[in-house]
This record gives sequence, structure tokens and C-alpha cells, in this order.
Amino acid sequence: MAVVGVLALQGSYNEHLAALRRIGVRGVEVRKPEQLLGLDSLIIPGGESTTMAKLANYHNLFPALREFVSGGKPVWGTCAGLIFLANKAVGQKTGGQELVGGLDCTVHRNFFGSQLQSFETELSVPKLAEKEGGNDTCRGVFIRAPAILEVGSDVEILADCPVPANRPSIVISSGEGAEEEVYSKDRVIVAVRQGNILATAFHPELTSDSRWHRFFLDMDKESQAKALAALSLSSSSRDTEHLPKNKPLALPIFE
Ligand SMILES: NC(=O)CC[C@H](N)C(=O)O
Repeated sequence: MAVVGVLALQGSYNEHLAALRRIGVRGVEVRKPEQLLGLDSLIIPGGESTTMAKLANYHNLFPALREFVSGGKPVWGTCAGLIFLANKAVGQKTGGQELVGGLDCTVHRNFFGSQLQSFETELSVPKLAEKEGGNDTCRGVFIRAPAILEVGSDVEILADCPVPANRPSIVISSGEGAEEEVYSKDRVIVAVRQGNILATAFHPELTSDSRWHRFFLDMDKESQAKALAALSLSSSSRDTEHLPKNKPLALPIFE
């Protein structure tokens, strides 16, 4: 059975572990780089990304997390976890924060405002429903939530949502001296997939809908099937290349 790691430095990791338990999957807490070895996939939970980044730094986790992401095993970031996985974050605290990266997008750290502007809404999720069944919508719990402002061409959008009408305008500045730009679209992206990376700005682990966890586990099954296919392809070509052509293979017989 797949071993799912949950980064357990801070935030809603217990809720993810409970959500995994509900669908019969064992999750393991990850706090040290060596605990990433042997995992099949990893969840980076929501919480507070600046604090989480400080703790990750303290435990020297960033290089191992980057290696895990680039190694191709499934990784899912929810909320602060999404910020961790983004290649670029805006709206950070002064001095910025270290990111794991890998997901080709720009994320705004507190797009929907402060804790007081936290909200719940129904999101349209046809791709989730197509894969995991159920309704075409899911409950989105947004807590001091980030949003994705831009994505690269390899990123598949799984859900977006309207920008709240009362939201003050967002100014995006891409570093010192760079020109500032006002975010003017009326919708923002809140769930995406790019290959082995899944990211949601909201918290599926706080609802009883298990479909996002199942979707993530299916990504794991897909990647295991791919790895197996690659292995059998390379070993079958290795096994036969030294054999004389047209000679029947002596197959072992199991009784
Ligand atoms: N619920 C969350 O994970 C909030 C994330 C928060 N906006 C941050 O900067 O980390």
C-alpha cells in the first residue's frame, strides 16, 4: 500500500492524516529530510507559510523537498503548501520567504484578505467529478487563502472562483524597481495540476468529501504504473539484446 507522507511542521497536518485514514490510507508525519526517503507521495498542508518556511529551514528540509518534487513522485500542496510549491509568490512579508518551487505559477499569498475574510463557497470541479465521481461541485474552505494569479502552459486548471466584489485592488510588483501592475481579472485560479504536482488554495481536508484525497492517490497509482512500465520496458530490452535472433526463449515453468 502507498505510503503518503504529510509534512508535519505546522498547520493542518493532523486533518490530512485523518482524511487519509477515512479512506483507509496510512499517512506518516514528516519532520526531517531522511523521513522523505521511502515515501510514495507527499502532502504539504495549510498553515502559515512564513512560519512553515522557517521551520523547514531549521530542519534543513528545503533541498530534500526540492529533490522530492523534481523526482516526480506526487506532491500536493494545500493553501500554505500551494505557496511552498509555487515558483513565484507575491504579497510576501518583508524579506520574502524561501519556496520549494516546481509549480509554474505566480501565487498571491493572502489574496482573499485576512483571517476575517475567510469564507466557504461551492466550486465548480468538473475534472474532479469526471475522475472521482459525485457532483460537479465541491465545498471550498478558504482560510486566509492564497490564489493563483498566473500559470504556465503545462499547468492544468482544475478550479477557479470569482474575485470577491469587495476585494481591495491587488498590486503586483515583481521585485525592487520593477513596474507595478494591478490585478484586473474577475476570476482567480484555486486548484491546479502540473504533472506530479497538485495544488489547492482551499482545504479539502476540512470537509468530509474525500475526492481530492482520492484524486491525489490516483496520481500516485498513475506514477507507479508509469515507473513499472518504464522498468519492464528497459529490462525486457536488456534481457533480449544479447540473445541470438529467432531462438525461442527458455521460459521458466512455475508449477
Ligand atoms: N490557510 C493557509 O494555509 C493560509 C496560508 C497563508 N495565507 C500563508 O501565507 O501562509
